[in-house]
Amino acid sequence: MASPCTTYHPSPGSPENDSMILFSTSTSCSPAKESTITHSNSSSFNSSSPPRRRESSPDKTYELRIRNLSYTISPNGSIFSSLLMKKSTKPKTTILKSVSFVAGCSEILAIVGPSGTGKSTLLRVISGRVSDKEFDPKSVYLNDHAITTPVQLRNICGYVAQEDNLLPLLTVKETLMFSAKFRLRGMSSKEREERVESLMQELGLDHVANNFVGDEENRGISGGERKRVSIGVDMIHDPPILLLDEPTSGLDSSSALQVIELLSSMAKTKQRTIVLSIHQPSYRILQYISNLLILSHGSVVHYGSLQSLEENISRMGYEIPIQLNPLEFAMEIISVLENQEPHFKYQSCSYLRWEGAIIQDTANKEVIDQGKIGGVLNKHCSSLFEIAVLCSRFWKIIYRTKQLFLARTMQALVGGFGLGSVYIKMRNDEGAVAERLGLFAFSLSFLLSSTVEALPIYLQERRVIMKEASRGAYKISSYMIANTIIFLPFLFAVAILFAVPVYWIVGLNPSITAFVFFTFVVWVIVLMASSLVLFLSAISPISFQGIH
Ligand SMILES: Nc1ncnc2c1ncn2[C@@H]1O[C@H](COP(=O)(O)OP(=O)(O)OP(=O)(O)O)[C@@H](O)[C@H]1O
Repeated sequence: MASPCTTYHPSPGSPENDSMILFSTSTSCSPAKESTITHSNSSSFNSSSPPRRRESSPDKTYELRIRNLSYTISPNGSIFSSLLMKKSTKPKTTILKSVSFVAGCSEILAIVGPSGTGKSTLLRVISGRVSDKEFDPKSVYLNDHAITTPVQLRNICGYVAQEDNLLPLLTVKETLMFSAKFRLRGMSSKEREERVESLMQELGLDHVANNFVGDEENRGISGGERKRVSIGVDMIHDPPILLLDEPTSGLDSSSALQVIELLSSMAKTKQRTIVLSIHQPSYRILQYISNLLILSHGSVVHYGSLQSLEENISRMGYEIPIQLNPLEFAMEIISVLENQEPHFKYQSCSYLRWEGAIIQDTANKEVIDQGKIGGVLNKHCSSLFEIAVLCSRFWKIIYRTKQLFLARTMQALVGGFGLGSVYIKMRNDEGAVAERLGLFAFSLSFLLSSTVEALPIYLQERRVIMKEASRGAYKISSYMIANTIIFLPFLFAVAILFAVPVYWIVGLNPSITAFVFFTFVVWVIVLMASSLVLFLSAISPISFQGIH
């Protein structure tokens, strides 16, 4: 077989010179590379041959190629300097330096490296979770089609973040059903139900379908099951590329192995392209990994199979201790080298070949541009649908936190009777003006303070909302409208429960119109306070979530 594996020699002065591979030789291709390239569409590596479509599942298999991807962040200035439009004086930090790799379909590519090396950042960039300004349009290719905007990547890639970000008061099935409602809008409810059932089966979740997801406070499903639900939420629309940030973190070894086995079987049976980051995988987990991308300080030090890593370590004259696997040993070498010489020079070499014109595959371009994944068209769904689904989800959550809402209504009643009895049968002369002002001041502070209790709920939901909104499940405005629709009648009930005892015990103006106006003002105050709490939870830093 003529090897399609070719050596890439960067031209002097080109950014590719920074792409450094520690565990490789300068001229030979690793077996892993060969297999990766053989597996991929060979036309993509040969500019002289005409573009060919894949024979199997042409619209559903994607090869993700990253070419010389660098990512630099500018440090945020203070709020005041942004308000004054002052530029930050702190230097920019380059987190990723000329990272290149290929992730083929039916394979798992694992990104490994010491903590803080840029694994999560790399996944965030290739999943399109960066702004247009931060995205390099010449660094990401899908089946030879250059991706020019992050939104194209968001359409095509499923991204499972490190944190689970699930609503604890929904069951496993409800969580997946809501995700299906947001993301499979072209389907009938029966089709969605079938999709959720088959996904639960695939993820091994059918036995816990009706169990609550839970969290640290309310025990629900196990950590491994929760991780599988997170994967299911982001796989509901069957994306051809799945990116996972540390899917095994916090899991015991058997749950971690189960998750990787599951991903491997998904990659193989559905020809999915899977890229994940992982910390210290065991030997058994490594068996399911097709290729490893080892990063150090944001640069690639190895890209290839475990076998090629082992060979390259031996070639460098090291002997792998019997108790360590090649990856563990490689990590030890990296850490020793990093400590000895922080800017140690890697052997400059990359065996990826990127020469030749980028072949424009018009069929793929259409799929990428329009986000047509698995026949799903998100665009045609109205905001009304989003609002309706969000209302029903809100209602479920409120219903399940009924103790809190019951406490709120009791508080309004007790507050109303309490204040009423303090100011009972108030006089109607000039001398009672100060008393009336006192009553209104107390009422106002009571109504404002009682709403703050909802803050922990909003804070808990915020991560979920931000995640869902960032992947385009719904618009933030739909969330706000749904929230208001559900809260309006509830807050109206609170207003009546407070206004009735206060108004009539105190003996304010006995006309019905005046009473209706008073109730209306109370309702507006609690609404305003509730909106303020929502606003506070939206702008508060994430660390503030520790309050509950
Ligand atoms: N928005 C940001 N502002 C400042 N520094 C950042 C930002 N994003 C990432 N970094 C820095 O970039 C480096 C890489 O971060 P990243 O989270 O990608 O590392 P990681 O390899 O995933 O680490 P870990 O394995 O511990 O999760 C870290 O030093 C981190 O502090």
